[in-house]
Amino acid sequence: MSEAMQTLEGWYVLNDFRAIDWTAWKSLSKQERGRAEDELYSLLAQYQATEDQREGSTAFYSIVGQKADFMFMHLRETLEELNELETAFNKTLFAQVTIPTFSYVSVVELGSYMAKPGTDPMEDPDIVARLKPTLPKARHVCFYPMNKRREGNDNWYMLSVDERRGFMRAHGMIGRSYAGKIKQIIAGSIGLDDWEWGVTLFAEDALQFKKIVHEMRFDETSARFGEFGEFYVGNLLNRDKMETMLKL
Ligand code: VOV
Repeated sequence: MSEAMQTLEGWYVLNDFRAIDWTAWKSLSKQERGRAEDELYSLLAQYQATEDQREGSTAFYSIVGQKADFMFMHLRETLEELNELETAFNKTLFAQVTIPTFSYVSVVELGSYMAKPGTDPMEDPDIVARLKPTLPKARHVCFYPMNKRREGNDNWYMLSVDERRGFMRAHGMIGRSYAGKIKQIIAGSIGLDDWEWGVTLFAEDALQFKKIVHEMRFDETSARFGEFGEFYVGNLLNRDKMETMLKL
């Protein structure tokens, strides 16, 4: 019989994509640009402090191509905190020269397909670390939303638990062959945003994104059941890199 799988949830996630309005940026005075940058860097310092206190985590990446110029990925305990972060950023002078292009709300999720029976997963420090992770500061990021298909013979939600477990095991095997090359954060978004999951991948070598997504396309789990939204790919940012990017 098909039945819902128990899931474990950790921190809430906001992937916030922005473009820079270069005309607006160039029209600010040197002094205003300095103030805008100071405000931005003080927010970055606050995000770092939250991460150091293990109360959340933030990743900051540029985005290549016209879909956005940069992305914040914030992980926090509550949706209210994510809202506060968003509002605090929106109030800054720097935000006035940015244009929101896309956002995605989800919560870090682990299914119980591979759970060990008879154990309390929340007592397992490895599981808690995966639900409330400090995001990697890898050179590259790749984000995309996805669904599991619900059509005719390819309806994920009509499969039995055993069938789904079989598919996820095969998926996990491919995933594990990328150990050390790709770090994935899978966040559930049913009832939170327009797709069912937000997938964020981190890698030192951006080619590994192409390799893993390509290899998974041939695996039945993704071949039959995977539906994908837009892909965003980019490079690690920090204060120094942002200063270079904003320099006129
Ligand atoms: C480093 C790569 C990597 C690894 C190791 C990995 C492993 C695993 C395991 C073991 C499990 C099952 C956990 C459970 O539920 O017990 C999952 C679960 C999941 N994955 Fe994954 N995945 C990876 C990588 C990885 C990628 C690249 C994608 C995108 C798929 C693609 O085609 O573009 C993905 C998707 C998902 C999703 C949407 C889920 C939830 C499905 C659900 O129905 O719940 N994932 N994933």
